[in-house]
Amino acid sequence: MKNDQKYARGYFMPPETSLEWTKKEYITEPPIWCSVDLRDGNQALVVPMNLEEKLEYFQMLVDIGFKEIEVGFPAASETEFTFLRTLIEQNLIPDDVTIQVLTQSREHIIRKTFESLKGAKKAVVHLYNSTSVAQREQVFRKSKEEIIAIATSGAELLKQCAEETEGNFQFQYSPESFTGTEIDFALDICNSVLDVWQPTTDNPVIINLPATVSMSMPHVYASQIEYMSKHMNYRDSVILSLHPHNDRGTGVADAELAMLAGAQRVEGTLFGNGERTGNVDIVTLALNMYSHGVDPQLRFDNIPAIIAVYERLTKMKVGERQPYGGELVFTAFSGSHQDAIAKGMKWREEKECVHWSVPYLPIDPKDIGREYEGDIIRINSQSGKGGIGYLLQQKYGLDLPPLMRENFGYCVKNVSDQKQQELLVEEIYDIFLNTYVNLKSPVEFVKYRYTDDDDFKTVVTIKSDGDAAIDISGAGNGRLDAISNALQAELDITYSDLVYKEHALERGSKSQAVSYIGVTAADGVVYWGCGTDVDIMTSSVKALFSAVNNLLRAKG
Ligand SMILES: CC(=O)SCCNC(=O)CCNC(=O)[C@H](O)C(C)(C)COP(=O)(O)OP(=O)(O)OC[C@H]1O[C@@H](n2cnc3c(N)ncnc32)[C@H](O)[C@@H]1OP(=O)(O)O
Ligand SMILES: CC(C)C(=O)C(=O)O
Repeated sequence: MKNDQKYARGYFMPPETSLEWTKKEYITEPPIWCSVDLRDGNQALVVPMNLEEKLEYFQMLVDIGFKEIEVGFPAASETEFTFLRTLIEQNLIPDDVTIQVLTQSREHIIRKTFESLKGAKKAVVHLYNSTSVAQREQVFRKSKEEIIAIATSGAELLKQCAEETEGNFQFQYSPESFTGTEIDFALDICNSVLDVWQPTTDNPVIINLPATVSMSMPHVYASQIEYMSKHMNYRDSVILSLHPHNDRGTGVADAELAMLAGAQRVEGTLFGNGERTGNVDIVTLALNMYSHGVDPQLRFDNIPAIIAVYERLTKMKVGERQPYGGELVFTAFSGSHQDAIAKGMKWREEKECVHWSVPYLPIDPKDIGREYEGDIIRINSQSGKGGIGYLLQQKYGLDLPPLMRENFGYCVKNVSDQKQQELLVEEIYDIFLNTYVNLKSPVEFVKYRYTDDDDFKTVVTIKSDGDAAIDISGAGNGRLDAISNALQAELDITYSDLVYKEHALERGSKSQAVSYIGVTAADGVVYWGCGTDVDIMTSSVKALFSAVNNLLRAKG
């Protein structure tokens, strides 16, 4: 693919950069957030939202905590206009929320916009015109002076309309396509608009510098913001705003670096909906801050509920790998990740850690409404003993000895590999039951008793497949050892190294004992069994029979 003739960089690096902001380590306080879901997000939908959908979406944005919400482009359509009228006439805008409306710099559009705002207590009126080289040459076919005149004439009209309309209006100007605009021209046009509006610290103006199309690496955009911030007139009376898009996949990085470089406000959307590859994703920005211990002042504590409303109203999908929101972003399938997460969770519990530091999980999934169970560890053929053991422990209270976990890990992996499928925790539990628990074939345990006055001599009743029950007896240095010896003699097998572990299991109304036993056959292979019973001794006998049955099955 030969592209050196076809493509050239279309952005403009500022003539000077201090890059001072690179020394700042993280963003210490949240910006002013402005949701543009109902405008930029909505204008990118295959079917834009209807009135009811917009009202519901607006309420969700309010609930999340947005204090500035661009509610639309009221001159664009009847739905947009009616939506705004409904918000105003039905008094649906909370006192601490400011609505924002977008308008081109065209007289009839500006007038219609103010008409739509009648009765609003306050609003941001957002004026834009395109300023990039490409737009000036190809779309508007106008000189720089003529482009400035479009902006300033619109700015004048905004001022006039605001004076004629009751309400408290703040002005915002965007040099649309800023990232393809020569930086000093962008500065000129912003300063010209500011000269018209004459902002003061009590009545500041928002200057919004959009990456309408992102064209450069993030440090270039941030340098452009730094330059504009340093050289803009009325700087103390200007709220410097960002509006990144995601064409290069760097919307979040653009916004974060540009905030370090001096921006005070960010426009974006939930999950990055918006034109082409979308606007910057505010969920990611906010939760990135959250993960650094900074309160983003937006509430995302029930992300699944937000996603459900978002998907229903926009008909868009939140991708499985979408940062924070995606269904799989807290899920580990791979064995070593699962092992580390399981150990990290245990460490956290044991040490009563204040700071979150569980490997592979940038934040606690619970903080945004995700569950540990079913969300963070899921099992397929890439999984290992750590994760599988963790799930059995979390869901069923089974705490397997480490070597048995390993044995079971391979067993589960093989099933998943053969089925080419993920296994649910319930399926894993079934495999566990079928592989180890209270196995009755080829030899079934019926009952045991120890001979009078001698704990070390035991008679055990067993039943082999299809045969009548028989009593066998053995001696040892305890009841289990005695039974084990009786079994080995009767079945003509030998094994050594009895690995034993037991614990109580609270499930249902009755407390059960669980025992795990591993026996090492002559060839060194360890066979495992598990027994459950209300009586602890019986549970260990059943575990022994299960292990022996596994040995017998393996030997045919
Ligand atoms: C980057 C962004 O997201 S910007 C926001 C974009 N959003 C939208 O456009 C959605 C809503 N827009 C609409 O519904 C329609 O475009 C309307 C109702 C606003 C205007 O409709 P129309 O006038 O019928 O059509 P259209 O938008 O194509 O108008 C283009 C004309 O406006 C001019 N124009 C476009 N933007 C601007 C602007 N910001 N300021 C001044 N003039 C502008 C164009 O140069 C063109 O002029 P021409 O008629 O001399 O060729
Ligand atoms: C109107 C402006 C801010 C815009 O949406 C963009 O440049 O992407």
